[in-house]
Order: sequence, then structure tokens, then C-alpha cells
Amino acid sequence: MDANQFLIIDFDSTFVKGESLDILAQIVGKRHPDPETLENEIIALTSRGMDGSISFEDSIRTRLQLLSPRKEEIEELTEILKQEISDSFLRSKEFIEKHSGQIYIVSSGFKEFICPVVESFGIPSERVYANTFVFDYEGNAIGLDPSNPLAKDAGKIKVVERMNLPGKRYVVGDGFTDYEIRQAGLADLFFAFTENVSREKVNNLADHVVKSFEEVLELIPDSKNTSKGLKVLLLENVNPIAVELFRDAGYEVELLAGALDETELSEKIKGVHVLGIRSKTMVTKKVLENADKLLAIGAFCIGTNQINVPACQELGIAVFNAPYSNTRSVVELAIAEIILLMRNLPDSIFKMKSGIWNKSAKNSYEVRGKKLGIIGYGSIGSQLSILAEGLGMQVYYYDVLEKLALGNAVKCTSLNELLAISDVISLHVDGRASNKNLIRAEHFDKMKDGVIFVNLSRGHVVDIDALSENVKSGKVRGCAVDVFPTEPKTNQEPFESLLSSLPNTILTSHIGGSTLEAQINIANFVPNKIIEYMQTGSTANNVSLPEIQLPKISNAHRLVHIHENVPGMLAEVNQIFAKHKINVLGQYLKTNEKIGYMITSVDKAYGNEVIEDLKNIEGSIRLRVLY
Ligand SMILES: NC(=O)C1=CN([C@@H]2O[C@H](COP(=O)(O)OP(=O)(O)OC[C@H]3O[C@@H](n4cnc5c(N)ncnc54)[C@H](O)[C@@H]3O)[C@@H](O)[C@H]2O)C=CC1
Ligand SMILES: O=C(O)C(=O)COP(=O)(O)O
Repeated sequence: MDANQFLIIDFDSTFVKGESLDILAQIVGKRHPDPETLENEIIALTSRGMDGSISFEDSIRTRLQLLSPRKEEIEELTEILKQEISDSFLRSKEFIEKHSGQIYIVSSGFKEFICPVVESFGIPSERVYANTFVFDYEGNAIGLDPSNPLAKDAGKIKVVERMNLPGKRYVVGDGFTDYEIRQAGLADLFFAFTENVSREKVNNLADHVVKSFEEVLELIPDSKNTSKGLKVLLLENVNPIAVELFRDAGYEVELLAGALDETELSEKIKGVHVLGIRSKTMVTKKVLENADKLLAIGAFCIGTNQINVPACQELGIAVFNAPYSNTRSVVELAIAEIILLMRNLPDSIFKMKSGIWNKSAKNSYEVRGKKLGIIGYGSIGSQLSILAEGLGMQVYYYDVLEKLALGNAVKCTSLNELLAISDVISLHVDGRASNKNLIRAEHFDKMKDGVIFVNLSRGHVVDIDALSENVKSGKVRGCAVDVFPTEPKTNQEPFESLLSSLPNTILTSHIGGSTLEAQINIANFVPNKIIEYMQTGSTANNVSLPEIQLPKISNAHRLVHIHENVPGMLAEVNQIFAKHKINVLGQYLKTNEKIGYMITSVDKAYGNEVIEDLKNIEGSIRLRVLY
């Protein structure tokens, strides 16, 4: 626990297992004419006071009048309570002793029996806020000190207000009066403690319902680690650096070597807050329907076509990728393959390995002076353009978007123009669905005879049957293919392709971006973006939500509200802040055609109702609270 964090703990049914006055009723009952009725009356009054159905003041006064305990009976109660400390508090004794300076007991019970119990945990009486008895001259408790705020309704609120603790305050208790502290905006979180008793009404109002004190400690958002309890699932052998980064940031990480299919992932995704994948894992609508906790997806690669991004957008899930981390690796492989294919080397390398010497210049050419046609002039295409020019190639490109021609590259105004002019064709379009079979039989017909064809983009972009036919016929003199319509999920699964037995053909196992440099770059880039998003709400570089870049917050809360982009949303949100008298420190809103992404920084004081009201606005998709 950080030095600026404070725990405010209730006593009855929280620190100890039972309700002190109920136990006292049993003790007093020994000298009472009708002990059973007395006990039942006390229990009923305690319970009604606890769940808020009668005022606390009435509940405690009536109970005291009924009991009128004697001093020695209170001492007997103290001894019983020492034996009745809640199990999880006993287990956490060392923690409590260590942090006792930040732990306060705030109870509507009585100091006379609370102090001796909690003192053994290192909590001194100065940090116990509770009522005190008023005794008559015979030693009978006849009332309670009326000047103590805890003797009245809303007493806990007054006490905590006066304590004025300088930092984050977390209230742990089982009763409505404990929740009231949070409701009054005087606590940052309220934990409904159910180890001994569970009150539905109170649980419904809590930030967290916990079964033990250890659970409270797990959930306390310590300022260095706001990610406790958040789960990250990483698939497809993402570089271990990513695992380290997430773990260092406090996440619980599971790393699997291969991809998962839709059914497997639909099961595995449950309870996961962050999913990390590469190009193989399909994040479909069905997977997303099962993703009950998912906040962000990291594509540890460039392409995001494997993710249903529109569905993520509708669900308010942020999707991040690494748009430039493996660009150079793909380009270098493309260059290498173009040179190998122009020299007709793949087959002769293979022959040498089988002991066949074939020194010949047949079908072997330099790349210098040849025309390279690049389809898709994005990051990879344009980088290839520069390197290929460095080798003396004449570059032509075609892109659906207007792109700046780098160096001496020449823009083609149509795909057909590029196909007809190029000696080498290299595909670098993205994997959007409409690019399925972008290159098919009719396009091969338009290419030069003896063309070299390279595809390092996505498998479904090329009609494999048509490519195979054209390699067989010699129309395509050589091809390199790194990506396939169907690829194995793991290195253990077999690979089959029509292209396997073709001449002058290089087949690689989707390793265009698989260099150590690229994988290290990606493993640093993606987790950092996701961690930043989770901590600050910044969506810079994400591909599903509107982009907002924000600094870290201190001494404030940030409420992230993702909603349908409908008119009046900003006004509705701000009406709720106004209604609850919330001070807005800063507000940022960005929309796209479908959704709005709004971040509001507020000062610390806000109650659970604000959250509920914001969630209930029609068109709300998701609400996150950042500390
Ligand atoms: N083999 C591998 O290991 C790798 C493959 N890739 C693939 O390469 C693709 C391209 O990567 P970047 O260049 O970084 O992406 P990018 O988004 O910067 O570039 C793609 C370009 O293709 C253009 N385009 C899309 N459809 C087109 C069409 N039908 N005709 C003409 N132009 C079209 C776009 O306008 C864009 O300029 C990725 O989306 C990914 O699928 C990326 C990295 C590694
Ligand atoms: O970056 C991309 O889009 C790729 O295709 C590389 O995918 P990978 O991470 O090697 O599965």
C-alpha cells in the first residue's frame, strides 16, 4: 500500500465475525427474564439499522436501552470478540501491523470493546473512531456520549470528513453506513465485505464485493500498479519482452505458442482484459460476444484484417497494432526474393543440395534496369520503392489512394497499366475483405510473359489456382509467396499448397515480419500503447476508437465514456456531472462516424450514483474509471 492510501475499516461483522451488540445481548440475556425475546429484538434492530431500513440513531439508542449492559459484561464481550476476529483479518495480521499508520477503524460500536481488540493488530485508540458509553454510578451503561458524531445518523460521514485524510481512501465494511462514506464522495472505493454477512442492498452499491480482506488488498489500485487483477492473454508466440512489460505493469499474463480457432478462443477469452495476437488469430463476432471483460486488443503485427474492427468499435474495444515495426523486414525479404527469382536461383540452390552442378546463365538476369510494379504504395510499398531504386530498378506503383511518388517512382493510374508494364510485380496491399482475389486469372493474362510475381501481403489477395496455372504455363517465370489463404495455426500442423511443386518458386511460412529486430520492436511498441491506454485513456495509434492523446493524471479521476455518436451526448453527460455537483477539471471528446470517445477529468469526490447515471444514458457503450 502506498503512503498516500488509507483503509477505513468497519468493526462489527467486518473486523470481527459478529455484531457486538448481538453478542452482548446473549451475555446480558443470562440475567434477563426473557433472554430469547431480548436477543431477537436486538438482532432485528441491528439488521434493520445495517441495511438502512431504519435510522441508525434509532437502532443504536433502542438497543442500548434494551440492554443496559454492566461494565463486567462489556469486559466479557471484549474477551469473546478477541476470539472472534474475522479469519482473513487474522491471516493479514502482519500486513495490518506493518501499515497500521494508514488504517482506521470507523465504527458505530463502542471504543470500550473495540480498542482492546484492534490494539493487538497495532491499531492504537487514536485511530479508532467509535462511540463511548455513558455509565451510571453503579457501572451500568445507560447511554452513549451524545457529543460524538457517531451517535447520530450519518455519523461516519462526519467523522471521515473531519479526519481529512490526505490521499486515497478505501472503505471496507458490511453496512449501509459504510457505503454512505463513499456516497458522500469522501472515499475513493467502497468494498462490501461479505466474509461474515452479505447484505444484498449494500452489495449492489459497492465498487467491489469481497469475500475476504486479502481480496481488498488485491483490488486496491496502488498508484504504481493500477492493473492488479487484469488479465492479458498473448497468443502466437509473441516475443517474451511483451510478457515482461505487461507483468512489470502488474498484469497477469498467459502466453500461448500458437493461434486458437474461433471455438477455442471463444472459451479462452472469458475474463480476459487484454488480448494479444499476431496475424493468424481471427477475432470474430462470436469471439467478441464471449469477451465479457475485454478492453483492448493488441495486434502484434501490421495487419488488423484478422480482427473484426467494426464490431470492436461498437463494443468500445480499443484495437492497437504495430504499424511500422516490421516494415523494413518485409521489404528486405521482398528485395532478396526478387533478386533470387530474377537469377532463377531457387531451383539451382535445391539442385546443388542434391549434388547437381549446373553452371549456366540461362534465365538469369540482373535486377538493375528492370521495371518493378508495386501494388499498394503504403509503408511497405513505398519503402520497397526506395530500396529497389537503390538497386537500379525502375519503380512503378499503383494505389487506390493518392500517394506521393518517392524518388523517381512513377504512379500508374490503373492496375492494368501497372500489370502491363512490370517485369516484377510485388503485392503490398492490406488484407481488407474487398481485396479477396484482387489478382486472379484475368490479371495474370495482362502481365508480361516471364513476369516475376511476389506476394508478401495476405493469402486471400491472390487466386492461388490462377497463380499456379500461370507458373506452370511459364507466363509467370518465378514467384515468391509468404502468405496463404489457409495457414497452419502452429508449427506442429502440416502445410499443403498447390504451389509446393512448382518451378522457380519460393514458399515461406509467413515470415516476412519475422526478424528478431521486428519482433523486439513490436513487443515493445504494442504493450506500451496498451498500458498507456489502460492508465490514461489515450487512444493514440489505435485503429478502432477516435484518437485522443492525454498525459497521466494525478490527484484526479478520469472517467472514460464511450458512446454511440448521437446528438446531445455531451450535454447529457454534463447534466449528470452538474446534478451531482461534480467539479470537471478537463474534458475531451472525439467522435467518428459511429462512436464518441469522451474523457472527463474530475476531482476526487464523486459517488457511485454518478457512475450508474452515466452508464444509464441511452447510447452508452462503456464506462471506465481511471485513477
Ligand atoms: N508477410 C508478412 O509477414 C507481413 C505482411 N504484411 C502485410 O502487408 C500489408 C501492407 O502493410 P503496410 O504497407 O504497412 O500497410 P499500409 O496500410 O501502409 O499500405 C497498404 C496500402 O495498400 C493500399 N491498397 C489497399 N487496397 C488496395 C488495392 N486494392 N489496390 C491498390 N492499393 C490498395 C492502401 O491504400 C495502402 O496505401 C499489411 O496490411 C499486411 O497485410 C505486413 C507485415 C508483415
Ligand atoms: O505484420 C503483419 O501484418 C504480418 O503479416 C506479420 O504477421 P505475424 O506477426 O508474423 O503473424
